[in-house]
Amino acid sequence: MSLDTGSDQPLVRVEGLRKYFYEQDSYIDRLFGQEPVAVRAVDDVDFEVHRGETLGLVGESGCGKSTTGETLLHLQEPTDGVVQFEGQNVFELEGDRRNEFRRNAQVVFQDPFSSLDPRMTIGKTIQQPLTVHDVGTAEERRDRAQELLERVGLSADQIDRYPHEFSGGQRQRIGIARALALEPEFIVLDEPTSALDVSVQAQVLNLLEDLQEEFDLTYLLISHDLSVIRHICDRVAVMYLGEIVETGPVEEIFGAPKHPYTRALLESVPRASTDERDRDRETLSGDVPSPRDPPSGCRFRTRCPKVIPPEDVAIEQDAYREIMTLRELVERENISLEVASDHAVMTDEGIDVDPSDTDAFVADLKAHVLDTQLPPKHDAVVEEALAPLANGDWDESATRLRDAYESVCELENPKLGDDVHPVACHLYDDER
Ligand SMILES: Nc1ncnc2c1ncn2[C@@H]1O[C@H](COP(=O)(O)OP(=O)(O)OP(=O)(O)O)[C@@H](O)[C@H]1O
Repeated sequence: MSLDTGSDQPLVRVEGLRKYFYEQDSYIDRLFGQEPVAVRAVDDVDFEVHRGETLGLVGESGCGKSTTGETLLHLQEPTDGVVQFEGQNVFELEGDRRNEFRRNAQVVFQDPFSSLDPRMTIGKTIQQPLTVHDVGTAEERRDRAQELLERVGLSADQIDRYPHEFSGGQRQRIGIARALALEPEFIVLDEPTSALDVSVQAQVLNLLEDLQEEFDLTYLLISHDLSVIRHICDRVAVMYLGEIVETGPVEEIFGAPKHPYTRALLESVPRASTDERDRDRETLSGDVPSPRDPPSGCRFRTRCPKVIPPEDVAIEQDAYREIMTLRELVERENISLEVASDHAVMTDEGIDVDPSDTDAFVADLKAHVLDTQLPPKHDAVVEEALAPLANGDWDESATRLRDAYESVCELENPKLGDDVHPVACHLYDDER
């Protein structure tokens, strides 16, 4: 590993990258001219990859890592943004320059079983990029494939064998040999060891490290596996729901993580010692929201254990979280008022609660939707906010809850700074 943090131009610079997938769902949607819903897979992402380094892109499944890697290589059309490779905008390259980029930037995919053509000998597979780019004679290409096989730890005389004759780890070595065929400078490694047995993973990672050293390679390593990231990366970018929330040198990300999401990710790794197991944990709860309709403000706020209450509200995080969840239910009109309360009856006109029974209705509702007893002060505010639901007035109820409890975390999307270890989180607003 060689970390280049000098003032040199980065090999890859990503600015404001967006990739939305548009799905025009059903026939009915089309019939009524509904706007297609955008899946905001990558949403305004900035980062740099310096020559000779390995940048890790980490985050839970579905957060947009692969889409970032593929769009950056122009295997997918971007929705917006710029990717510069050696100072040139990748999305505007044409002719020879485009070919040169295609040679210089390669990818190794996760699944060595589906990424190799079962009908092609591994020799042909490794030579394919050379053939496409018309490099060398047939004999030279075959020689090169044999040389690469040896280099990735296989044997030159296996060149005429087929993929099914190899194990998963060996197949991934073949995939790596193919990526190396055109002597690239930059390789996107997309979960290169996720499909492999644990015992084989370290061998493949060590091979990647050796090759990096020998051929001066720069890597973008995509992985959801923190131990892989720690093993091989110089710097890390942490991704959540289409955005990068923190970047920094690997030892700082693991030793002094800042973003509550990064902390929770690290906490979710099983611990060996009891000491470590017993310490305060900020585990990840709840599902990742849909990238079709991401939360306003900070996208992590719906799962964050450190949401910032309004300045004038003194409240424990657990109680605050409970109220935030309640707000969400009210805003989405996601409570069955009739089921929630013995004192409510649904009629064609809507809900029917005897006005003298409103207090009992609110008490029933609270018991139904809250898991814990709120502190008295907040209990009173919440009761007052829920009362309009006795008339089916969702808007008024939502407004009262919002007025009392709206957080900066839902109002503003925190931006990533540009220092050595930037974080996109309102907890660090003062620091910035
Ligand atoms: N072709 C597509 N059409 C529609 N949505 C897509 C497409 N490709 C990816 N997505 C969506 O974009 C989001 C990001 O997907 P992506 O594969 O980039 O995430 P990831 O972090 O690499 O996850 P994984 O590790 O599971 O591959 C997901 O919600 C995914 O469903």
